[in-house]
Amino acid sequence: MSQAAERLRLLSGHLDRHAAVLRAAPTSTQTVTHSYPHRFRYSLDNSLLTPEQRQFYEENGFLLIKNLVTEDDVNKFRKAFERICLKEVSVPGLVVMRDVAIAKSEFVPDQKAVSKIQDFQEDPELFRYCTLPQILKYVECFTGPNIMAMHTMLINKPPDAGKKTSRHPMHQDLHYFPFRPVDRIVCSWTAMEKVTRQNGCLVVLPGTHHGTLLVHDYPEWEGGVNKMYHGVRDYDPNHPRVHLEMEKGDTVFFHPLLIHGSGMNQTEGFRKAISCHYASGDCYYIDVKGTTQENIANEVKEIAERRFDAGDISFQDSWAFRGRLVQGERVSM
Ligand SMILES: CCCCCCCCCC(=O)SCCNC(=O)CCNC(=O)[C@H](O)C(C)(C)COP(=O)(O)OP(=O)(O)OC[C@H]1O[C@@H](n2cnc3c(N)ncnc32)[C@H](O)[C@@H]1OP(=O)(O)O
Ligand SMILES: Nc1ncnc2c1ncn2[C@@H]1O[C@H](COP(=O)(O)OP(=O)(O)OP(=O)(O)O)[C@@H](O)[C@H]1O
Ligand SMILES: O=C(O)CCC(=O)C(=O)O
Ligand SMILES: [Fe+2]
Ligand SMILES: [Mg+2]
Repeated sequence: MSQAAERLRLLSGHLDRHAAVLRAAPTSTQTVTHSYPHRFRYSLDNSLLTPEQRQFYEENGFLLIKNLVTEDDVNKFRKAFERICLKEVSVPGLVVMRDVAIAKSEFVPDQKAVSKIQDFQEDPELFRYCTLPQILKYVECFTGPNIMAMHTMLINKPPDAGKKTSRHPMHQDLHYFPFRPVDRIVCSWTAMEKVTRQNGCLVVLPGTHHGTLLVHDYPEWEGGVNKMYHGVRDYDPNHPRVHLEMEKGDTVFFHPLLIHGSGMNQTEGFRKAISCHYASGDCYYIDVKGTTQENIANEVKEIAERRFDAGDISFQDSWAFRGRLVQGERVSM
C-alpha cells in the first residue's frame, strides 16, 4: 500500500478495498492560504490541523476526528432529542420528519416515529452542539474566523421498515445551499452512538469535492423516497467508496461537494447523529434561478410558504432566517 493510501486508511478508520486510489492535490488558480499559495485550496491555516490532516482534506474532502465530543455532551443531546419527541418542549422553527414508510402509520408519541429533526437553532441545549469550542476550532480551518451555523439536524435513522426508505441517496449538500464560495462551507457530523455499515453509516466518495455541483432529483426507488431526499442523478458507480464507521463522539468534517449518502439501517435500533452546516460570515447569497438548484429551491419555497402562511419567502431568505452567528462577525450572510 502506498504511503498516501495508508494515511487514508488510518484517518478514515475504515476503508473499502477499492478506495486506495488517491488523487493528487488539485492545482488551482484560487489562492486562499497565506503560507502555501496554490498548495491548499480547501483549508486555511490556523495552526490546528497537521500538514497531513490538511493534505488529507484537500485530497479527499473529509476529515474524521476521533472522540471529539464527550460522552456526557452526547448524552445530553440525546435527552434533549427525547424531550422533543415526547413533546415535553416545543421548539420554534423546528421541522420534524417521519420516515415516508411510517408517516401514514398510527401516531406513536415517542422518538420511534421521528426520523429527523431539522432547524433546532432555537433549542439551547441542542444548539450548544454548534457552539462547542472544539468543533469550532476545526470549522475555522475551513470557514475562517467568521462562522455562521446555517443548518442544524439530528438524524434518527429508523430501522428499515422493509422498503429501503431509510437510505439516504448519494448527494452533495451544496445542492441545498444558495450561498458561496463553496470552499468556505463545511459540515460537522457527530456519531451519537457507534455507527456501522449495519446501521447505515455515512458512505463517502473521496475526492468528489474536486468536481462541480451535479444534477440532483428524486431517485427511482420502488419503495418510496423521503421528501426532499434528492440524489445525484449520475455518478460513477465505480468510484471508490468509503464507509465511515465511527464511535460515539467521533466527528467527521466534510466539504459540501463531497458525494455522500447513507445506507439502510438493518438493525433494530435508531441510528443517531447530530450535525451542523457552517459557512463563513463572509459568504454571499446567489440566485439559483436557471441552475440545477432550481428544483430544490422551488420545493423549499413551497414548504416554507405553507408553514409560515406567507406569500413570498425566497430560497435565500429561508436561509438568512435560519442562520445564526457562532463566532466572529456576520458580514454578508
Ligand atoms: C431545507 C432543507 C435543507 C437541507 C440542507 C442540508 C442537506 C440535507 C439533506 C437532507 O436532509 S434533504 C431532506 C430534507 N428533508 C426535509 O427538509 C423535509 C422536511 N420535512 C418536512 O418538511 C415535513 O416532514 C413534510 C412536509 C415532509 C411532512 O410534514 P407534515 O407535518 O406536513 O406531515 P403530515 O404528517 O401532515 O403529512 C403531510 C403529507 O406529507 C407526507 N409525508 C410525511 N412525511 C413524509 C416524508 N418523509 N416523505 C414524503 N412524504 C411525507 C404525508 O404522507 C402526507 O401525505 P398526504 O398528504 O399524501 O397524506
Ligand atoms: N439504487 C440506489 N441508487 C442510489 N443510491 C443508492 C442506491 N442504493 C444504495 N444507494 C446509496 O448507496 C449508499 C450505500 O448503500 P448500501 O447501504 O446498500 O451500502 P453497501 O455499500 O451496499 O453496504 P452493505 O453491503 O453493507 O449493504 C447509500 O448512500 C445508499 O443510499
Ligand atoms: O444519514 C445521515 O446521517 C446523513 C444524512 C445527510 O447526508 C444529510 O442529511 O445531508
Ligand atoms: Fe448530506
Ligand atoms: Mg447494500
